[in-house]
Amino acid sequence: MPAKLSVNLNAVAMLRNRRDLPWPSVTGLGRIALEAGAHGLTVHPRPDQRHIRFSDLPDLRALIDDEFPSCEFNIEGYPSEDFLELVERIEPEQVTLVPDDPAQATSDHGWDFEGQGGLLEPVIARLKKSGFRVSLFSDAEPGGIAAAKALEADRVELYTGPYGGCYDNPQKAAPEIEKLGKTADAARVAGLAVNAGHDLTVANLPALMRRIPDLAEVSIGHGLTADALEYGMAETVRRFLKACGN
Ligand SMILES: CC(=O)[C@@H](O)[C@H](O)COP(=O)(O)O
Ligand SMILES: NCC(=O)COP(=O)(O)O
Repeated sequence: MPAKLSVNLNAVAMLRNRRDLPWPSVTGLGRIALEAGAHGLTVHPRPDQRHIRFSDLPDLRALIDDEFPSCEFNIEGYPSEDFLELVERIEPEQVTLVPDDPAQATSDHGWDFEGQGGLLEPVIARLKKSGFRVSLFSDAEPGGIAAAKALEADRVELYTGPYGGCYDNPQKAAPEIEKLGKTADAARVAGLAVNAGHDLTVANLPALMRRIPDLAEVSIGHGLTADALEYGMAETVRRFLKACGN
């Protein structure tokens, strides 16, 4: 079963921000990705706006609404009041909550679903009242899934960084794939759909897809943008669509 591909535009925005110039266009590259068959776009507007700027979001929302109405917008971030008000203004199809400290270089861990349940429960209720699908960033830990389900999330997004970084070393990759697979198995039993993301590439996706054949969605940015510099965005999206079973 193919996984949907959501193209993360963070790295495109990082390149755009190097100069006070409007290129590369975040919306323009998003359009090329959707024209090539991507199922959606993902952004992670961090508090310091190091890459995606809050001002990018209305343009990306309008791109999907006006030109690709069957595609989805996924906004990731830590559920601060500012973030929640931003997503309530933009109204994405999916919100992916990530436990990132503003000072983090990147996302590098999932939620402590039990220890942070008091923070997450009212946030999830607020987001679902607005009609958003809620996904929670999750480590490859099957034991946390019951608590994630109890919080009434719709999905978990498996943090695939530890796997992505060692996929070319079979001894290291095999146990990481199995931890991801067992967590996905637990999520399936609990009735949670499973997304995945972080450091995924054309090379490491196939083994993940074989272990988790019902993966609902992968959101990919860094590796996809690196390939787009070599193959162009349209051809790169087609390569990643094939790698996740489309
Ligand atoms: C949640 C996750 O793993 C990534 O989507 C994250 O958005 C990457 O953030 P940076 O692009 O800022 O590294
Ligand atoms: N949720 C993962 C994502 O959106 C992109 O992660 P990466 O491919 O930039 O590592």
